[in-house]
Amino acid sequence: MSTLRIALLGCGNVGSQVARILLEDADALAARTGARLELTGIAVRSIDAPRDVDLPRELFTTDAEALVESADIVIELMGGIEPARSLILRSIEHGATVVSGNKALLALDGPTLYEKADAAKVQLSYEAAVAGAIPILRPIRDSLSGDRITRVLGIVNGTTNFILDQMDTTGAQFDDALAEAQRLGYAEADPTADVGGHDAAAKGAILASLSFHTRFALDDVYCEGITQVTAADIAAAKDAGFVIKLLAIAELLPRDDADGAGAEGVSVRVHPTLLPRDHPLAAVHGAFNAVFIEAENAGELMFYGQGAGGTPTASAVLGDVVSAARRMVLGGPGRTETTTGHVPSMSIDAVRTSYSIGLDVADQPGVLARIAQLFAEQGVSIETLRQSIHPAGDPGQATAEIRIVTHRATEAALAATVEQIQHLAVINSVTSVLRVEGA
Ligand SMILES: NC(=O)C1=CN([C@@H]2O[C@H](COP(=O)(O)OP(=O)(O)OC[C@H]3O[C@@H](n4cnc5c(N)ncnc54)[C@H](O)[C@@H]3O)[C@@H](O)[C@H]2O)C=CC1
Ligand SMILES: N[C@@H](CC=O)C(=O)O
Ligand code: NA
Repeated sequence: MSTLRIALLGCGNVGSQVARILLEDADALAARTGARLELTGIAVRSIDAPRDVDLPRELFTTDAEALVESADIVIELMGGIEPARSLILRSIEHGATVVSGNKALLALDGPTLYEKADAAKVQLSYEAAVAGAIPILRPIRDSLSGDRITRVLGIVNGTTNFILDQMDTTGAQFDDALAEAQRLGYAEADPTADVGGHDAAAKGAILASLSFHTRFALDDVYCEGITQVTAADIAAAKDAGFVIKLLAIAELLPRDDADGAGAEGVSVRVHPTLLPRDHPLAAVHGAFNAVFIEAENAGELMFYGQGAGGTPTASAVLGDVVSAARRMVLGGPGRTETTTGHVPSMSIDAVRTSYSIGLDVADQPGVLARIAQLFAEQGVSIETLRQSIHPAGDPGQATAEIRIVTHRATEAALAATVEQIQHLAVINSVTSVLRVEGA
């Protein structure tokens, strides 16, 4: 098996998790790519700086330039414009594939980087740059490339969604919520990029460029952040049935100016927006992100997941690394799936889930106690129990409908419980047994 040499630039929130996964999951990654992904070095500012992740000291170097020169794949996670830009260009010149999460750089000078990468016939990918762990750029670029996207509406900044959500749900103060977002590794090194809307604007420019097959830069994006949003605004929105979210919106609009009569243009904007509380994006809490896409043929689509944080973002970085490595190993589109593993298939009997059970019972004293006792005997724990009485004309003939939701149990335990319960004299019938997920 061949080896691909990986250089990592930056060992902060995201970089440290990428390094950890490359080392811990080396065998699985090799099986999926067809090559060993050898982490040859990590460029840092200070070798002895304290880090959250315990990594071998010998991997650290302060000589980023030398590191990229000997790499097959360079992962840039230092952020900022320079020296990230020069190091990416140097990597491309040396024929290395580049993976980056640097939306600020891509929105500012993406075209230069893409053109250099195309000219050198190397890959430059950046799924982590927009909406962290959510696979959004590849779906837009590949899966939706046969459709016509008309509108993209996204919560694409985890820090601001976290702050607004905390203010809305717990009444937290802006500064406290921001400090917590920084502590959790969501915020940029300079959090004004988050709260000022510039990070979302950079992502908006990237989303618009891929969605509308045209290069849009940061300057094309109207940008308002959340620093002017007050607790009173949030409370007033809540009273009126709305929630305030920072949205990045890119949409096709008709042009009625002299040059463009009858044609269309694209508007890209970022600003705090009131959304009705029943809109799908209103249910996106904490640092989660979601991107809502309207396309001519597909209709509405929504992509949801963790938009910030070291480990989730590392997932997107590793996805780009694996797919780039597959293409380097096999050429062309590379390996598109790996089904060479040997994970055994298991029957539903191995599953532990919750159940909702409906019972039609006689309305008599002691019925509930008898049912509860039987569940306990079978080791199935009841989470909730609701009863509604159906009165009858004759005394003693009333029935009750009982709905029980259990804690997680095995199929076997549940089947035994249902079997036993049918034999109780007070049970008229078991009216339904349904499995519960997501509770
Ligand atoms: N943290 C997150 O949730 C996400 C971050 N990103 C992007 O990923 C990149 C990295 O983000 P984080 O890890 O959060 O940032 P971070 O600030 O935690 O880490 C960056 C690291 O790079 C180092 N660095 C900076 N300049 C350097 C240089 N010249 N030489 C060597 N090391 C240098 C810094 O000392 C720091 O340790 C950024 O471009 C960010 O925008 C993208 C998606 C989510
Ligand atoms: N600071 C960013 C990190 C991910 O891009 C955010 O809060 O979303
Ligand atoms: Na992403």
